[in-house]
Amino acid sequence: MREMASSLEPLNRWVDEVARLTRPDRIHWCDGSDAEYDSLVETMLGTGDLIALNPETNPRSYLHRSHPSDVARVEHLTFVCTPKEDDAGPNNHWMAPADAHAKIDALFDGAMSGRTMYVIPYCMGPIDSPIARCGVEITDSPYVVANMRIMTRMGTPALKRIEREGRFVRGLHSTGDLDPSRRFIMHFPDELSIKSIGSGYGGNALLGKKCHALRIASYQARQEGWLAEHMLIVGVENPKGEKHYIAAAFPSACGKTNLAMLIPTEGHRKDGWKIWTVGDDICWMTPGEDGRLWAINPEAGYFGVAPGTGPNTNPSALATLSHDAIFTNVALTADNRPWWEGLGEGEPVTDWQGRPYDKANGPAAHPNSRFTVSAKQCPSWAPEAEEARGVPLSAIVFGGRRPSLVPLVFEARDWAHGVLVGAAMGSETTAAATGAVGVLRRDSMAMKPFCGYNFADYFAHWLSFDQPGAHLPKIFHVNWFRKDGDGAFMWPGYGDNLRVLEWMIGRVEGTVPGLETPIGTVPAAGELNVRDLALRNGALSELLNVDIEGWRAELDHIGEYLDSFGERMPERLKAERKRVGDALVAAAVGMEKERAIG
Ligand SMILES: Nc1nc2c(ncn2[C@@H]2O[C@H](COP(=O)(O)OP(=O)(O)OP(=O)(O)O)[C@@H](O)[C@H]2O)c(=O)[nH]1
Ligand SMILES: O=C([O-])CC(=O)C(=O)O
Ligand SMILES: [Mn+2]
Repeated sequence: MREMASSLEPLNRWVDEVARLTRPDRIHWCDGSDAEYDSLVETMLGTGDLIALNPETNPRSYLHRSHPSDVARVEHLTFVCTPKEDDAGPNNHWMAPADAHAKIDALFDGAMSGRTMYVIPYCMGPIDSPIARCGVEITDSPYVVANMRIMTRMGTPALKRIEREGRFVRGLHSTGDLDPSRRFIMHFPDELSIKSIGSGYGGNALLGKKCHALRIASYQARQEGWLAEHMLIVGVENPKGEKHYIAAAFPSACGKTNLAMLIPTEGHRKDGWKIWTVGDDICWMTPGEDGRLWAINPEAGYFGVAPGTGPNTNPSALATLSHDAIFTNVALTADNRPWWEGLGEGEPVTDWQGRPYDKANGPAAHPNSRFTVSAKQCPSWAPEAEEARGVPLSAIVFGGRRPSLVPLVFEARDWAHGVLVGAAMGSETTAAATGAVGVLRRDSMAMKPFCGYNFADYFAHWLSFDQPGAHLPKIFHVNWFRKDGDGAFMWPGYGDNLRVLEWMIGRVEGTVPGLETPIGTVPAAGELNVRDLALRNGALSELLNVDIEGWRAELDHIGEYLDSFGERMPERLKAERKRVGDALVAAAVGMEKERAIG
């Protein structure tokens, strides 16, 4: 049955074991070649797994429709299976490893009969990077293979590296029967293994992405002294030609892809500002010998949110998508072009489920419809994304969807405060995961669904980077999503976000004094570049205002949240919360006195 095998016996043994359990008709070892990709596409066009798009407007591009019940990550079915429950923490669902294996192996029994089993060796990160890590995903989904080919360095070079190193993450995936009651995503960080069944969708099925590069990698990173984060990496080139690299953690569907590919405002462009895209979703950071944090993007492609991507918001993404792209759950126009809400041209005739479009059925494209495309197709793609040692970070940014209270931008006063700011992050939920949308929840460092261990230990790990000799990035918090009384966004966002990045860079270079407040430093009057910006009267001061009373209540909530992790929560973080809380009380007392005098 074996078409090709590896020189690494443990890999062959595992593949054999999986084949005995899942009983596929055929086994195919993926080499990652163009011919292999073309033949997979051919197969999927035949089975209807892919639909060819208009070759005139979208050459070599395809639409995939997933099962209507299988359109997003499923956090309630995602488990971290550490021997001790406490090690997974209250931030994860936990199952004892033996129980988890028994439960999921029963579902894998015979799951691939009648199907082809694909063995996908892949590398997360530049193939020659010491920071990169490898894995092998076994799957029965050709759609997964095609996506992994775009999203990772997949095939023979990865297999060679795996054979040299002897160590790899084992990911087993089957779409199973797509019944949500038989859907599980299980992680065994101690065993460097992942088992996922019953979903063909994105983060549930492309195991190199969230399962490996975040959940398993974060666990390894803690043991080995680095960080695996849900962050974009963007290079900002100033008019002097100097590049600053910024990593930013925003929760799913909260603007990472858009910030990573930002198109500068007209004024910035004329002044010579440029944006370089290193990564849009995942960032692995390692302290370098120079004390700085060096970052790589472990991925090779983008699996991005389609809705909202238009000529005014993200023309870079549109250019990236103009050829060789896979679209999942978008709508179609009459001339077979992909369509989604916010695209700004064309009209949908067929919705994401393949029905004639009827607005009574809701949006034409699923709100979590996605595109898969090679990173190199992006006009702002940074060649440094291939650098083995990565890029040095000047700043780390946290942010979420906060309709009220949280200012457009503030800076943490030091690393420990920055860790608190990241830990305290809150955001409204989005369509990237199944469940209610628009509910405010804590999503520490945008890692709530992705940290492979107890958040309390994770915060302690973050704090541990603050050591003598370290030159750590400055930490900021942003909020593009403040709303006014009418429910409209107060800040234009997208390209205009460069105004905020410019202020951050001024802070990093020490050229901008800023204004200290109890929650951190905000732009002082006149510091934010608002040239040619049309904002409603008073909006800017509202966006930069620190509402002392509102923040006191927020700090109380943050305190309750930190306490919910019990004994394991580092004292340092609680002390930091108390310091900010006390500063707010002092400010409130000061304001009270001023009122009494005035
Ligand atoms: N109002 C506003 N919306 C934004 C901004 N940036 C992004 N968005 C919208 O937020 C949604 C998701 O943005 P993405 O950049 O794809 O999100 P992401 O963080 O990369 O998401 P994941 O891939 O799920 O991790 C899209 O509909 C965007 O149009 C912004 O600055 N302002
Ligand atoms: O994993 C996915 O399906 C897509 C993604 O980036 C996220 O949800 O954050
Ligand atoms: Mn993501």
